[in-house]
Amino acid sequence: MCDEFKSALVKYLIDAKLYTGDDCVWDIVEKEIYGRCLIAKRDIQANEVIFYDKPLFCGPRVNNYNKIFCVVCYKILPKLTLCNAKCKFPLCDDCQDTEKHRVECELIRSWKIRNENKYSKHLFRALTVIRGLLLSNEDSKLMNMMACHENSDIQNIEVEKILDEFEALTADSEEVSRLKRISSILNTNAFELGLPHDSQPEHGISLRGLFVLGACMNHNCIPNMYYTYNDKKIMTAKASKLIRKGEQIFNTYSKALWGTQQRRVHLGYSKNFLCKCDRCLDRTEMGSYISAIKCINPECIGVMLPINSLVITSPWKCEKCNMKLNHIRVSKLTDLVARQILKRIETEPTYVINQYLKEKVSTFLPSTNQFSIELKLQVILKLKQDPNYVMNMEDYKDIEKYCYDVLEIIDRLSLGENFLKGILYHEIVVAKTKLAELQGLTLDDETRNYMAELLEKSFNILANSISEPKDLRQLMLFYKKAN
Ligand SMILES: C[S@@+](CC[C@H](N)C(=O)[O-])C[C@H]1O[C@@H](n2cnc3c(N)ncnc32)[C@H](O)[C@@H]1O
Repeated sequence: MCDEFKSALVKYLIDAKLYTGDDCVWDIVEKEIYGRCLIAKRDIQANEVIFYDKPLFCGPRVNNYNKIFCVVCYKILPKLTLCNAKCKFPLCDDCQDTEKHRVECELIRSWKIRNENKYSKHLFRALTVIRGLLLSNEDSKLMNMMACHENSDIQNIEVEKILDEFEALTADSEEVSRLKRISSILNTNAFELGLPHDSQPEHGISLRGLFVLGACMNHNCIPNMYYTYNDKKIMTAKASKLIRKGEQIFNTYSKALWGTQQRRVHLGYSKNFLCKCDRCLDRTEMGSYISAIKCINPECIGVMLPINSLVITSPWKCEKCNMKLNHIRVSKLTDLVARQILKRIETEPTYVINQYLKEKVSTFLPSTNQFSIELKLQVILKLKQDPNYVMNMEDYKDIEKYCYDVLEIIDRLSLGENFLKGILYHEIVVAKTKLAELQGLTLDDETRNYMAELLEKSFNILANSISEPKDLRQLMLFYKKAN
């Protein structure tokens, strides 16, 4: 099974011109617990490319905060325009009548659409699954060899929800059972593919794509690789640290800066396994204290952690005064904080979020806690995007400090080089440059050298990807010239 899968995958990559066989650094083997695994065929150095991959197909993800975008070019539409041929999908003027859309439009119309002039959120969300029906025989065979958990509760929701939209798509049809299997394959394997929106970066959307080679990587909460995408949706996977010959190449399926309980619940629910990696086993998460909450004893300045991080019902205990807290109270507390913070992120301008972070959050959360980190990232990435707010010196100082705070957590977690670090290195340079400008200072040689180093590190991670900051090369030139 592994050999047949590997041959089909290699052929797919050769056809896509993403594989030549010369110095291929990966292999696929079977291992107990994991199933298929991607392993290193030789030592791979940090930042070295491991592989390139392209999606068999991609399309909208459910979680796009109800943004509506053209289903062909993925541009956000200022106003909703549905397909002229009445398949109910939103299309921009340039993509109406395109060949790319025609095929899926014909398939959808063959199911006899009810309410053909009415936009359907459910149909929009199911488009990615529907695209899986349109693969060539060869690609479809490859997709069907991928891992698939058909027993999870969430697998078929997208498919169930579109059945009412059509007269000729019945629950017991062959097409519906194929759609359900595609939905399960996507849920087990798909990657999130963020697309920054050209003119309005704050409106960037995210897609999901089925990357077959990428999906061979199993999960570890301390991954040893990271990936970026280019504007053709090609994934470049690189090593985040030295990977020794024979070692597994691990991705992370959940957010690296989430705490253990959130990661394990997410993995159990969406990927059908419970992680038991070194980080999950360590209550302090390698000394990062990313899950820690402040001790509820008002007399104490300690932090609380679960007594056994692998047991969801484990009581939590203060590291300093040993006070215990039942897991239900911890869950209620964290849910409340998470909801409040998410609401603020969605509704409030970023400068207000920064005030909240500085004045309030530190009174109830340790600065290492995942929610503090999330808010810091929001400020780092979003404050400059607010058209109605002029940033001042204090803001740039905050951003610089937050970048170092997040970098410290990443280093404590031994994540090595990774995507977020590439972004943070660049943000530090921008903040330091703006601060110097506002203060009318000329930076000394040592600082300039430091800036050049940070930019080079950022470049090694983000160059030629859709996430490469627009001014990265200009800044590199500026700091190089000056040295
Ligand atoms: C994207 S696939 C990874 C490749 C898969 N092993 C295969 O055979 O094709 C994801 C699935 O691999 C398994 N898996 C990945 N990481 C794992 C881990 N750390 N522990 C146990 N199972 C894991 C789970 O079944 C998960 O749903």
